[in-house]
Amino acid sequence: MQRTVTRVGVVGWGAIGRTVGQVLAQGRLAGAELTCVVDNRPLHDIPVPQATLEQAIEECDLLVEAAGQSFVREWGTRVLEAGTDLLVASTGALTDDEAAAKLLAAGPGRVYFTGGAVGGIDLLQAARGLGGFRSVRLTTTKLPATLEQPWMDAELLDRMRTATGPVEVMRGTARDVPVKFPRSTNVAATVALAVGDPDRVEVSVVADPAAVRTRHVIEADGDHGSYRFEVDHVPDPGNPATSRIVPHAVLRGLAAITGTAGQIL
Ligand SMILES: NC(=O)C1=CN([C@@H]2O[C@H](COP(=O)(O)OP(=O)(O)OC[C@H]3O[C@@H](n4cnc5c(N)ncnc54)[C@H](O)[C@@H]3O)[C@@H](O)[C@H]2O)C=CC1
Ligand SMILES: O=C([O-])CC(=O)C(=O)O
Repeated sequence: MQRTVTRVGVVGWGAIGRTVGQVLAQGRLAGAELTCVVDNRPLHDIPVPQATLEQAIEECDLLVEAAGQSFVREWGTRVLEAGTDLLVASTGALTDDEAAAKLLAAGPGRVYFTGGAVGGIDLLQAARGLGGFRSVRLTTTKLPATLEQPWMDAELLDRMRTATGPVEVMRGTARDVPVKFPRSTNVAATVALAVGDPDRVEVSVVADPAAVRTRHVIEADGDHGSYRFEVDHVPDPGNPATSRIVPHAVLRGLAAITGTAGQIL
């Protein structure tokens, strides 16, 4: 049987989008080709034309979102209503119940989410079939500079900048935290998507000057079992808020969507 090739547009040519786009442009993912790139700044040296979002929706079967939470909130529904599929990296956009419900109900395009920087999401989601979890905890530890936010007061910024060890900069739930760290804590929202409840996921965000690797620890406990997933990622050199593995998680998802045989679902 002849498989069709999925025409993919990448929205956001940064740490994630650039790697995803280059792999696609080099023909390294059978069943998918890079058609265009959308970014809100002019790009040079890209392997395909830069397009407007309207053009990309017209030309592509699927858009990979690697731009930011605000793109998902503003344009996600529009993409899906035009019949284009959307693979979302900025899962933090989904912590707003109303926005999430709209996105999940929109179509005929289909929305997908990358597991991104965390593993074990498949099992956390599978456990919903057994009644879910009593408790779910996520601890994210990153370099202090990647966690600085405009809302932080001088005292907290000073503690982060002069820290010689770990400093907890926020404790909350997966509903509160991704809004406060829009470029750094999508994993909290991804865990919430998997367990189906952002209020159930307790999140601790830790700044640590020794965290040359970004650490995410998920601990979940239920009647059916206890789970602990821990990852230590090398950050992207150009954007240390994002781990180098993330575009490859996106590509793995794309391979599954485009029907490459042998994918682990
Ligand atoms: N799900 C996960 O585990 C992870 C998700 N992320 C999220 O993925 C997204 C992309 O991450 P990175 O590639 O590291 O970001 P980046 O900052 O390196 O690149 C973002 C790119 O998107 C462009 N952009 C921003 N807003 C745009 C808009 N409205 N329309 C078009 N282009 C726009 C920027 O000009 C930039 O080129 C971020 O929201 C980030 O927080 C990052 C790491 C892990
Ligand atoms: O890349 C990572 O390790 C995680 C990250 O930035 C996020 O959760 O937004």
